[in-house]
Amino acid sequence: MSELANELENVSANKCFGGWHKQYRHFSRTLGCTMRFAVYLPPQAMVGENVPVLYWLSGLTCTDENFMQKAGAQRMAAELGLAIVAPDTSPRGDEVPDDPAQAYDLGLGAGFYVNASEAPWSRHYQMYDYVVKELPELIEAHFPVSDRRAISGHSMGGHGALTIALRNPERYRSVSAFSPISHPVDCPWGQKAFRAYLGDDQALWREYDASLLMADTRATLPALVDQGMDDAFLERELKPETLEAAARASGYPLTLRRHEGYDHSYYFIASFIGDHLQFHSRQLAQ
Ligand SMILES: N[C@@H](CCC(=O)N[C@@H](CS)C(=O)NCC(=O)O)C(=O)O
Repeated sequence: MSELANELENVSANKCFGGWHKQYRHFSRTLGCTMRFAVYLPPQAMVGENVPVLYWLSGLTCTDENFMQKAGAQRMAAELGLAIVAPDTSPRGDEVPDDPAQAYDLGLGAGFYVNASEAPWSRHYQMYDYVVKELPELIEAHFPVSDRRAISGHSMGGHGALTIALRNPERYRSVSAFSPISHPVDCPWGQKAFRAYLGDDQALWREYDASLLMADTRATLPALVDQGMDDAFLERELKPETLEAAARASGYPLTLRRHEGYDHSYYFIASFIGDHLQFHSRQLAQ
């Protein structure tokens, strides 16, 4: 398969609000397997403009499809002239190890956007490098986009977006998240995944914890976070108050909004995705 490196195979195309939603397969050198991603190209990209890109990282159990099919982001992305790229949430394929217990929160569909250091995960589970380096390189080489990037995500993907932006502020103009896992070193989802992928060295865990990174950064990349107050995972897994305290400690420009009655689902994301696209578009225009 390695001859497919840097080659994209188009697997679907749907016209949408004057632009195109497309899915592509490619062989990822970073992950050592064939991956699929989705891209929404707004109408402006069809007429020779190099448009900015919002990278969207999805949560547990998702593929590239959940956001594109459920968030309803394309109408405003078309108005704003913003491309959106949605990768998968883990490496895929028969050769890629999964959780032996096949739990939804480890292994396939649960890559946690880290570079695994532990066997048997380390061979393929390198989602941090894939999202930070290989995917943008591929997107910027093959599509009419600029190198102006923003990043966002949901739940596990919110954790991914925040940690990636905080560690690479020079690569992005803005970051946002819905219901992020804010303090993974101190919640069951995060501890289970980090112990498996990163081993027992807690120093390594800290590099992937949004609250710990935000408390200790000089970065000033604007961040917008939305959290539903009827989210079943709020207190046990998400802990937005830790992110808020971290922002207070370092003076970080975080806007965290709490929304009464909203849960963890894409109905919540669809309700506020317009605010996120406008927020990113403003930063990307500067
Ligand atoms: N308990 C849920 C946890 C998974 C979950 O809630 N996943 C969220 C992200 S953390 C999601 O976006 N699911 C897919 C969807 O709603 O389309 C399950 O068993 O599926």
